[in-house]
Amino acid sequence: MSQEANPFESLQEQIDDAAAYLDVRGDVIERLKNPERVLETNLSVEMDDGDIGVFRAYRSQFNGDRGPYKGGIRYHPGVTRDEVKALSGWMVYKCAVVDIPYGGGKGGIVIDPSDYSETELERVSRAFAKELRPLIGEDRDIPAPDVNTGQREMNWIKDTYETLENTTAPGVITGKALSNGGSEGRVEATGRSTMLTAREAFDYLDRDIEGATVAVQGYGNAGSVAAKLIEDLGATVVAVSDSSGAVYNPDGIDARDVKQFKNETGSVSGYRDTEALTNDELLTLDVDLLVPAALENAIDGELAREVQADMIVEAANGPLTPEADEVLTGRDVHVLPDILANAGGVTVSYFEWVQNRQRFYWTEERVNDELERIIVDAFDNLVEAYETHDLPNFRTAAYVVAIRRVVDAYDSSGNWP
Ligand SMILES: NC(=O)C1=CN([C@@H]2O[C@H](COP(=O)(O)OP(=O)(O)OC[C@H]3O[C@@H](n4cnc5c(N)ncnc54)[C@H](OP(=O)(O)O)[C@@H]3O)[C@@H](O)[C@H]2O)C=CC1
Ligand SMILES: O=C(O)CCC(=O)C(=O)O
Repeated sequence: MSQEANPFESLQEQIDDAAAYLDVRGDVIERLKNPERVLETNLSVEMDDGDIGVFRAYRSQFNGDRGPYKGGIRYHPGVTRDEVKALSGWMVYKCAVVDIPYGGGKGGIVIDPSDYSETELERVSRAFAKELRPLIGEDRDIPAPDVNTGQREMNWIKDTYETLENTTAPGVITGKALSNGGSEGRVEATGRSTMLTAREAFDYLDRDIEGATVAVQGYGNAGSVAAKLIEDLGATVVAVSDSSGAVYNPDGIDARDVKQFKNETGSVSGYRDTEALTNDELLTLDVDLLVPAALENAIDGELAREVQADMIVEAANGPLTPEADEVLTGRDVHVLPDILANAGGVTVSYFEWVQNRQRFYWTEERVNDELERIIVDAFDNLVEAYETHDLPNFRTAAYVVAIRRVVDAYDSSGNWP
């Protein structure tokens, strides 16, 4: 196994790769490779047994040239400062690819939520919200869900912020429950843009998604929704996985039923009529479409040499190392990058924020129509850059489009002081 790539260095390499095709000054590119600020804090929280638990937490505000910082909050034992910095940078370029008026931010707490009770998690979330309060706000920085967080955590953070600020400001955070100012379609949005990206890519490459075989690594919010929506297009999901391992059936796995099974049992392992595989075995299956939907660095250079899929659509952030990218580009495996494919989450977060600001709520049909328009337009812009500049792959094309937009915003406002 090669040494694990540092996600922040991967982000910087991706920016450099695209910058080679852009006429942008080196000092400006350097500015776009580093966060504006990072909060690092240690949360002291009373546990159910009366002891104090100490949890390291971060919020990185990477770049605000195009609007308020925006991006999720992750609860995971593997969270590091560099991971959060990378994730916040990916948010900048993601928001630029889909052309929504945000910069990028990201937060994380070093915690395995499965080790704590609901009341402990509430106190941890509220303690983090208190630390975040001076940094966030409807026009400043707007958090959202990510790995191991969802409506419940967003509701707690919103309530803490509003209580301490003595106001109502539902747009301070997105991904809330519908009863708390959330948007229709937000839960499904990340998987929906993954499906739309796959659909557009199959069409562009003259391939048929109907009947295509699909493997999905990670069966949480992003992966399970992507699987069921891709299945609805007529594809066959043959393998899915979570942290317990993978399950495989060449004749197909019912995407909704296996999710139901996971909800009931806690994992996909043991699902009926399947063979158990490791995650690495899933990632190297001979399928038409591979959807990594778990964490960073799922495929490194070594594993990339064994990948048999024709196409990879990244639902996760940063699932391929730069070395994997190089290997897959050389092998003509098409990779549709995270900053397009999973941008549905932040796009519907944007819709949620707009609805919160207007106190006027949309139907699910309107949300999904607007999302489809934005993802299809973004895909078309990416393809145009790919063809016009004869770029090596779709990731570089996405960064070329995105960096240009961020630089345009920076250039037109000027530097201060
Ligand atoms: N939620 C959102 O709106 C967005 C999420 N994303 C990205 O999508 C990815 C997944 O996030 P999300 O679906 O929200 O998170 P969830 O917490 O809902 O799901 C994560 C899934 O990944 C699985 N997993 C974790 N570690 C491994 C591993 N080593 N091997 C295989 N599977 C693993 C988890 O397994 P288990 O169930 O066993 O814990 C779980 O099924 C992340 O990269 C995230 O940043 C991107 C855009 C928006
Ligand atoms: O919905 C959002 O604002 C951000 C979601 C997110 O964290 C991501 O796209 O990685």
